[in-house]
Amino acid sequence: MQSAPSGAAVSVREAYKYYGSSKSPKVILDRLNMTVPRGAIYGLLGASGCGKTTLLTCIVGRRKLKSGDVWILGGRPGSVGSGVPGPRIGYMPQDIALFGDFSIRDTMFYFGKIFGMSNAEVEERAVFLHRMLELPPDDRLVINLSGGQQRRVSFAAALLHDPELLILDEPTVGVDPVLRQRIWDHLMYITQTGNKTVIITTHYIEEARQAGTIGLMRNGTLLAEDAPSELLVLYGCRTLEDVFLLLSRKQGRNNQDVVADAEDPDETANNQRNAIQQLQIQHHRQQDNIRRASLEVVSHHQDEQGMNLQRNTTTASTATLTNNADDMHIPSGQRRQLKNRASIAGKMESLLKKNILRYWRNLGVMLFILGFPLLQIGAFFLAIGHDPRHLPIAIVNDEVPWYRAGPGPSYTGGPLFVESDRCMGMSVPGCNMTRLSCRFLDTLDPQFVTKRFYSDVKSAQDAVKKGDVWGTLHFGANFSVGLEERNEKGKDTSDLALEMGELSVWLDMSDRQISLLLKKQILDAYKTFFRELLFDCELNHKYGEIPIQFKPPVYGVEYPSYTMFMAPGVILTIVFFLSTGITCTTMISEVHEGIWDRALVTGITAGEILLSHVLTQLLVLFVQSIECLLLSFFLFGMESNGSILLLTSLTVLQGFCGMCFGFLISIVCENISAANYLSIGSFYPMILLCGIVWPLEGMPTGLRLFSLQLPLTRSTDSMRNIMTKGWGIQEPGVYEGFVATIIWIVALLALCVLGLRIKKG
Ligand SMILES: Nc1ncnc2c1ncn2[C@@H]1O[C@H](COP(=O)(O)OP(=O)(O)OP(=O)(O)O)[C@@H](O)[C@H]1O
Repeated sequence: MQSAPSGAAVSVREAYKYYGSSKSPKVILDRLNMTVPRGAIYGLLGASGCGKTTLLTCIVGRRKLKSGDVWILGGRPGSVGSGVPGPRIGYMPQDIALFGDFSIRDTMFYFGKIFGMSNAEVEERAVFLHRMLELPPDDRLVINLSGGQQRRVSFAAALLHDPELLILDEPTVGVDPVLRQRIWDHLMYITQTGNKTVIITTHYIEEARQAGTIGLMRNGTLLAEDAPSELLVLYGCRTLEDVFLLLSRKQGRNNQDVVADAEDPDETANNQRNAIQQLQIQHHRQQDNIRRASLEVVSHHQDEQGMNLQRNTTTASTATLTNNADDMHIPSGQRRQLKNRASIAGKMESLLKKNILRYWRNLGVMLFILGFPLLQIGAFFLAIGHDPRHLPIAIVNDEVPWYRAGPGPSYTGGPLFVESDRCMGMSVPGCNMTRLSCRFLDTLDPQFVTKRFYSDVKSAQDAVKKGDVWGTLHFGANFSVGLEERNEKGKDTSDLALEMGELSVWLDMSDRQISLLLKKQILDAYKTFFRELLFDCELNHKYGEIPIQFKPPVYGVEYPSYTMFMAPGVILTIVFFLSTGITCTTMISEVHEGIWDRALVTGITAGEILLSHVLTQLLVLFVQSIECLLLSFFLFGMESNGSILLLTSLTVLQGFCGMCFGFLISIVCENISAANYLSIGSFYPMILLCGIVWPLEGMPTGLRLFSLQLPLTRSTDSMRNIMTKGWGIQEPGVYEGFVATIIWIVALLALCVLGLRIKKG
């Protein structure tokens, strides 16, 4: 292994990098060598897609070479003590890589705090950069700036901590020529003392003339690397563009001796003379620029210090000005301190502030985070589990004289029912065995069923078939007679009497819930009716009931509601999947916007970024869990016989598990659409398989065993046990939910680490 070359700020040796598989690699860097001298501006030029960004990201340690070496500031990127990534470099990626919801001021403080700068230092540098780069007002949000303005803010963020090495990926795109020149002036100014180095990529080849060294990149290698003046003279070209074209053609022809291959020796000599003249002119212009830049910087500095020196009265020599101007930048001794001051606390402060502001400043996100759980819980409790009301059923009662109401005797068509109850006022109280059908009908709950009276079974059945009513109840003409005989004679009742005393029911069973509820309602009504009749006849009411007695329930209530069966699973699912969605969306957008990469180059570790997200998400989770539980208990009357603390802990733990699932999704999926497919795709199986809508006991054995391993199954059961049975954590039915969730959290985090390693590899 080679050692770090001395004198170079950056050295790249035999860099080889491809994308895609090793079988069909797309080679981007092909044994590339590059040397960036300390104190130089190095202009990296090349056509779009030639691999400049890839090379820069390998230099800052964000991508790994397949083979070859990179040294940066004397160490390898990422090696202990190299300071890279960290405050020694300032990286401006090609993407804007800033938080849209931050103001310009927030952006400066975000980066400043990461680098351990004090508030005063950030303020001072921000004022200077604001002026130099003509930034919009400090309180403007980044998202509302134009592309060029955003690029300038991004540039300012890279300059803020006055790093030793600036790596700038196309900082002048979308910037007007005057400002572009000012940027170059500033770069020339900061590098003139030899303390700072700049690597800059640009599409404007001619602006790169101002660089001390340029590298012309094509097809994964550097065609040439030298001072622009040397290149122009060496290849006898008027412009760098011509040099580039010439070298590209030669590379195409795979010619060994490019210089010797010049077309016409006279023309070459002529061009060389022109090039030298142009370079002399340019040299003078650069000196002027540096002087002007120095003057501006000093003037600004003096303004800041309240020295009231007028720019036009400044007569100090350029050397003096240059020295003074350098005061604007943090001196090297102080810079060493700055490096040391970049603390974990400062980084965490920046990251947490960023995460919270990201939510706080975004009304849509806030509404989603706080409003969506309420909406979901509200929708669930209002829509699910309540008994249907006013179900129409057809009554054909041959025991009561029928006459047609409404249409009159001449009526010939239409539905044969009347709105009024023909039994009204006809049921006889006490121990009286006449018109028992009416007495029975009176016990049907009017909230549950709406009675519609028909003259005959056929028309009632037609109404059922048309979907007008849910079923037909038919009382024969001798219903009461049959029932009386059955009561009196018991086992000696004749078959005819048994048949006469029967109520015939035809139900539309197409809707399971409604038909089962109707059946239950009719049976309950009969029980009530018969119990009251026996009571009135001074007989033991038990005589009329089936000989099974349900004692008070051991757990739960006599008629448990379906809402309460589903509620635990629904609450856990809401918290779990909200957490998954928020986490993976946030992570993927940060990666896509380049924010993650940029943060890593500042020296923040992936662990710190994850920790900041975990802490923020925990806060969100806690709020959402409390919201869901409060609403369920206080507004929708959910009851719990067990510890509320246990319920809250389990809910938060499930949300945490959902967050880990979100992390995994964001690692596995390249974009938000894929992440959405995966999270929605896992939502429905989870709902269906975790015993939330239907007991696991109804599943085939194999599927049940599988379901038991899913993250929401045991925790849903555990929550039910806490709520209905009042069990504590010592009960297996409760602690298993906690243990299973914790196992899932550990497994998901392990998969995240594995996924990250695979991706990095
Ligand atoms: N993650 C990736 N996977 C596959 N191919 C990639 C990836 N990143 C970049 N590339 C490809 O590698 C090539 C070099 O890309 P790179 O961004 O380094 O070029 P560039 O010189 O910076 O281009 P530009 O000047 O347009 O920014 C391009 O063809 C690009 O499509």
